[in-house]
Amino acid sequence: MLELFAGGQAVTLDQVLTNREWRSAVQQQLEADFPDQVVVAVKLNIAGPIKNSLKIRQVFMAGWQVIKQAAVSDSTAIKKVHVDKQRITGPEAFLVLDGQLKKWKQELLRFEEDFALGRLFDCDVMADSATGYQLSRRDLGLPPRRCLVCDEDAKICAKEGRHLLSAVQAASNQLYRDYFVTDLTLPAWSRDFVVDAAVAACLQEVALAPKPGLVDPISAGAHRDMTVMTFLDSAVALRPYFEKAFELGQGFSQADATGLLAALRPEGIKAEQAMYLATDGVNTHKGAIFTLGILIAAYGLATQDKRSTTLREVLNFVQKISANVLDDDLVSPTCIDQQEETAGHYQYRTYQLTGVRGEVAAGLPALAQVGLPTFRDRPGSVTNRLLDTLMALAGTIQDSTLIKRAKTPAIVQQMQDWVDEFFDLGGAETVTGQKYLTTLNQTMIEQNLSIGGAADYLILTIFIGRLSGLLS
Ligand SMILES: CC(C)(COP(=O)(O)OP(=O)(O)OC[C@H]1O[C@@H](n2cnc3c(N)ncnc32)[C@H](O)[C@@H]1O)[C@@H](O)C(=O)NCCC(=O)NCCS
Ligand SMILES: Nc1ncnc2c1ncn2[C@@H]1O[C@H](COP(=O)(O)OP(=O)(O)OP(=O)(O)O)[C@@H](O)[C@H]1O
Repeated sequence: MLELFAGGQAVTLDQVLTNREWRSAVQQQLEADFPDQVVVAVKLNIAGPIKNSLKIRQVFMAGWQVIKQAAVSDSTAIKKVHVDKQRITGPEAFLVLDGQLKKWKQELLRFEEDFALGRLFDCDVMADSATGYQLSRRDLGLPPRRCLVCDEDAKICAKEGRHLLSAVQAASNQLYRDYFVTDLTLPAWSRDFVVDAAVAACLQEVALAPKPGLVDPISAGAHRDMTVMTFLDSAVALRPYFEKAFELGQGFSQADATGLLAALRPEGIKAEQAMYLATDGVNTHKGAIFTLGILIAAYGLATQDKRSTTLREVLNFVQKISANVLDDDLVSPTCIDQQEETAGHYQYRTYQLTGVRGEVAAGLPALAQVGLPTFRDRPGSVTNRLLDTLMALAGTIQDSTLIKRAKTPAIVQQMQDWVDEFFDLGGAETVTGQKYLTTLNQTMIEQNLSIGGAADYLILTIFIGRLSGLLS
């Protein structure tokens, strides 16, 4: 089965008809409650009997975010928001907005035309206005919607049954693949949206439980000096730094991208101080300050033209920005204080491991290769998919926190074995998988082991997940 439809349930004609009545009742109620406003109804055009699935919801949420942000950035008063992602007949959402019918219709038509997945969306805009209840594309001088398969007028293709269902489904699936799989599309978001995503990523990581060895709301893992509260304070304190990282990326104009890291690092050092101030001296987010700061700056750089970018482009920038970091920090460091040698420097000197610096210099490979695909494809609840993602990351990277705690790089193989056992049990969605995580947490507490680097990669995954709409 095509991935877009995997795990979906077929609907009956009756269900489709009943849903039509439901939608019309919701719309009528909204119009009655808000007679002076514009009602926007958003749904998908998905041909065939399967109209909802994990991946169909991903498509919907990616577009829904863009629509919501258009409303927010217009500083329009949003009177009501109603979303129902789980309907068997397909996800649907409604927005009630202040403003002109024509203006909003134009805005949503632009969305349907310009957003990469816009062809899968159907946005109705209604108001009790002088210009009419609903405006059509033709009223606004626009050509008819194009067919997904042949680019002709979609209405005519549908009426005449010109294409096999399988061809229409394959075309929809291809749009999904182009957006989420071949590369990940990242719209050009505002600074506030990006910074919110960064802070939320830090908060969601620490809220996730049960995480082995790490701090979460149930257990402090193998950490004695911090709790979930410490992380909340720290995440909030990092907001000005994330703003700065975005602005530095957006405003950067030198030919040599390494200049961006040179500009970012003093800000990172200030952010570390803000973190220590907020946590009374505890290291909660040192790794994330470094990696997420670089990722945000790279995203800012990639969206300077205010057009959408892709994950590949952003990670290419990460690599370019960090091109000198191994040489400058590890190979021939100019500023190492032997008294206070960090785990990263020690592990390079002793085992030639490049740690977090190696990761950024290589363009954060585990993000595109492991974190995001695992989150995209694993089954179950968001929480369980994030737990699977954390474990997949922990089984992939050379985590300098873990190696420092174990006092040997041999722990990397042990961690991989634990991760394999976890996935053999079926992962976080299974009862045995959940028990495994709790037992592993106990083992890691006893052995004083923590996977701080994997936690940081999870933060990066959530951040990009939010920018792409995979996680929203
Ligand atoms: C580069 C940073 C992260 C400091 O490096 P340090 O050597 O302390 O790193 P260390 O290896 O101990 O790891 C830092 C954190 O990164 C995360 N991490 C560890 N391994 C990984 C990994 N493989 N992938 C991603 N993150 C990881 C963990 O959360 C860890 O706590 C940054 O804090 C920084 O630049 N600080 C300024 C001080 C400095 O190093 N100046 C340059 C001296 S020449
Ligand atoms: N939920 C989490 N729980 C614990 N650590 C996390 C979590 N999320 C991220 N980390 C990362 O783990 C690192 C903390 O690891 P650790 O406590 O071993 O570092 P340290 O303070 O340098 O060392 P130590 O506590 O051994 O003196 C932080 O830099 C942080 O980025």
